[in-house]
Amino acid sequence: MSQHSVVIELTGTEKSFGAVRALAGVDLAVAMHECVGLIGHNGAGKSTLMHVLAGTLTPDKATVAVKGETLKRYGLVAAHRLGIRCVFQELSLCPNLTVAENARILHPALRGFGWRRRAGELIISKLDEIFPDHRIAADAIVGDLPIGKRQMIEIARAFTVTTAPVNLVILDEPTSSLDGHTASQLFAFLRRSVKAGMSCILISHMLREILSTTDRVVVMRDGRVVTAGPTSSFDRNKLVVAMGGAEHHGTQADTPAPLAAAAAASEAPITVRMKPKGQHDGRELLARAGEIVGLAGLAGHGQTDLLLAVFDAGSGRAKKGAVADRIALVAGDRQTDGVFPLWSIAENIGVRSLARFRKGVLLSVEAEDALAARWKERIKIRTPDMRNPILSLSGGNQQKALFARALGSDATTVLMDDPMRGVDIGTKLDVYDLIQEEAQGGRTFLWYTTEMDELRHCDRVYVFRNGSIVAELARHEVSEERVIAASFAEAA
Ligand SMILES: Nc1ncnc2c1ncn2[C@@H]1O[C@H](COP(=O)(O)OP(=O)(O)OP(=O)(O)O)[C@@H](O)[C@H]1O
Repeated sequence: MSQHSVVIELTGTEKSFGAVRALAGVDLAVAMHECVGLIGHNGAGKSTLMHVLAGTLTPDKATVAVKGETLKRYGLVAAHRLGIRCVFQELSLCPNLTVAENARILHPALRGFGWRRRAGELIISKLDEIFPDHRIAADAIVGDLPIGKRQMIEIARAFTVTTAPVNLVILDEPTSSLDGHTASQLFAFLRRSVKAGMSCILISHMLREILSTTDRVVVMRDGRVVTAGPTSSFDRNKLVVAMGGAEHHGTQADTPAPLAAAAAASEAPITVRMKPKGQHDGRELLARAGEIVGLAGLAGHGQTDLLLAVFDAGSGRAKKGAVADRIALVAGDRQTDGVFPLWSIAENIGVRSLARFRKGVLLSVEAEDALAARWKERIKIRTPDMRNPILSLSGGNQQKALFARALGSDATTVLMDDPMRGVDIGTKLDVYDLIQEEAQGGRTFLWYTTEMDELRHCDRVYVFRNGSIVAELARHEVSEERVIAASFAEAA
């Protein structure tokens, strides 16, 4: 890489959080016209490195150079001046403001008469360019939108230009709440942008995205870069091995797991019976004990609403539908619906099991610690101490804690709302096995996912469109083509 073509270069980057060494001397350079894929296990240090690059975190040690010249000072202002923009995992939009107002936050130049209209035009035209069929209005309140739409706004906003340039865009798990159709629109846009001269860094646990979109891959492990090279020199297996920890699974992420024991058996008792709100024909969703039932279709077409309706029915808050026994939900939007930000990791995991911790009028801290320790081991939560605050965990590790909360509880039905947001591939494979195991033990799973590969782990799949079920596929019928065809077809 010639020094002239380098947008930015970090050398010897170090950062520790207490006893945790998040970055242990990382070098990273990004060239013009380059899309770098950054991968690594949960807690490898990817987001921390990106925060340093974006100027939002001061490293303990690092040298920052631009076009071969070392910068004396580097922070938010310098990053902004260089045209570095970021879309972080935890979305930063203000929920009580409109889409246009959120765009304005990034562009102080939009002031004076008509600023709201101009901000609206700016963000909507970028949304039109990236996601042509977005159906987002400039005056919509962000907090009213589903997480997928919020992610689209956050992405589009990062690419909007008024006075400051955009040269390098960092995208940390940008497709975690996008369906396949919307994700492919984003990648096509990224390729066009890179061709036009922009650079980007893409962090993703979906290795297919890395292999199909990036020019160069950088693999991190335990705070270090362990491998880097042109994307064309890697395949999925090589990436998995470089990340470490998932070798034993080989390539089985794409392979269906065996049928859950009595899952498909039609005589197992029905545990969930629910008609989607928008359903006007006789169809309803049925799930039986031991079954893994998938909910598919484009994001925001009623899958989350259905899960919430089942949750309400199960917790006695609504009478519609029938739900047998105890229910737990793994939220996909951990920021607003999942973690209790002021609590420890152990408390976050234990909150669904408090009844079991009761010791007279008190709660047994030992029982809570024991549950937390069991799940730390089982689902590999990376932390030196489960009594640390939940927000000290990396994004993927926070999501694992939410899994542990549901699976460690006594719930007989587990609802999962696109639950693998930001979870690394090694852990995902472990969780898939865990779900199969639990289903064989009689638990019911309702699993909404935007990842096609995950539908292959389901016994049956319902495809949603416009708030209703438009197709039901048996396990052997599930294929990308059929799901896409049903997602776009009008209800029969
Ligand atoms: N604010 C913080 N306080 C304490 N520890 C932190 C903090 N931020 C990050 N860490 C720790 O630093 C390490 C690296 O975290 P980081 O978020 O960079 O990982 P990551 O590779 O982005 O993971 P993921 O794939 O889960 O997003 C983790 O062990 C994490 O627990």
